[in-house]
Amino acid sequence: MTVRLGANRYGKAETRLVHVVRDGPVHHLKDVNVSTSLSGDMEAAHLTGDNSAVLPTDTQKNTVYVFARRHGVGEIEEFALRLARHFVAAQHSIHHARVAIEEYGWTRTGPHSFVRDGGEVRTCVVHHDRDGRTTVLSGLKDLVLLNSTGSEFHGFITDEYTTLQPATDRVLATAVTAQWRHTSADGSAFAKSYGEVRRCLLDAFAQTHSLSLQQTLYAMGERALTTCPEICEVRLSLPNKHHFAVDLSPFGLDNDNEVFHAADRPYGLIEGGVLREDAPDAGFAWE
Ligand SMILES: O=c1[nH]c(=O)c2[nH]c(=O)[nH]c2[nH]1
Repeated sequence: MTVRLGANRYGKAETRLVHVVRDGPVHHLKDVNVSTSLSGDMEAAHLTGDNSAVLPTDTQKNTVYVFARRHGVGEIEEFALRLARHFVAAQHSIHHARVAIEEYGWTRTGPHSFVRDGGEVRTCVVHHDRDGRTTVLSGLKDLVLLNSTGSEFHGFITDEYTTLQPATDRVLATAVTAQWRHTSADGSAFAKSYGEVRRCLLDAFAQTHSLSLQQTLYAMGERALTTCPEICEVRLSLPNKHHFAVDLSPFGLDNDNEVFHAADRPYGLIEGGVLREDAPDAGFAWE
């Protein structure tokens, strides 16, 4: 029997970097988590232990810190592009770089004081290869949203196992994970674009009278794509964070959608993409 090496990549996961920019007495903060992943001529490394093509993951981590010092972080997409392009340009053996970054927000409370923002995290994933192909995904995760009305779910299949009652007024809650693909790696003003797409997701969630979370998902993606011309595809992962009205009749009380049990698990998980009809091929963007 013969075997061969399959797809592989390697890198330093979760380099935590906090960059303080000292602008006189006023400081600025960037708090990020950087994961680099490289691939290329790695046959010998796996087959014979010859490491001559391997840029150590420790070096990848150091590069993250040095680049922050030299160039600053800026928008996470720009930092990821700078790193990815560097790894591919600097090493013959590296054909492809993937750089994923999470950013944790801080709000200023004083010239050099900050309070960490709530759960929401900004994300990006950049790919760059030696043929000059580059893709940029921007995104967010842990954006927790709730509509206390304006949500229904009925008309679904019922079989011998169905106990779910049709709902004409329910709580709809989710923790959004969203990623959107930029048509071009260069075209986007990433900070502005991020703010606009985020606003579209929030507005579409709030303004859609929902007959299902699937319908809300599509509305969110559609709103972002029709508002933001620089992006061509949106993928969403929406857990349905069920809120069950508690039966208070044993206590002689009614409960007209006022008191809920916020269930932890299991949860529905609704996932899907929305893309422009003319979206260019995604290539390796989602890998
Ligand atoms: O919005 C919903 N979509 C479903 O597919 C589903 N299934 C379910 O039990 N509740 C819901 N809610």
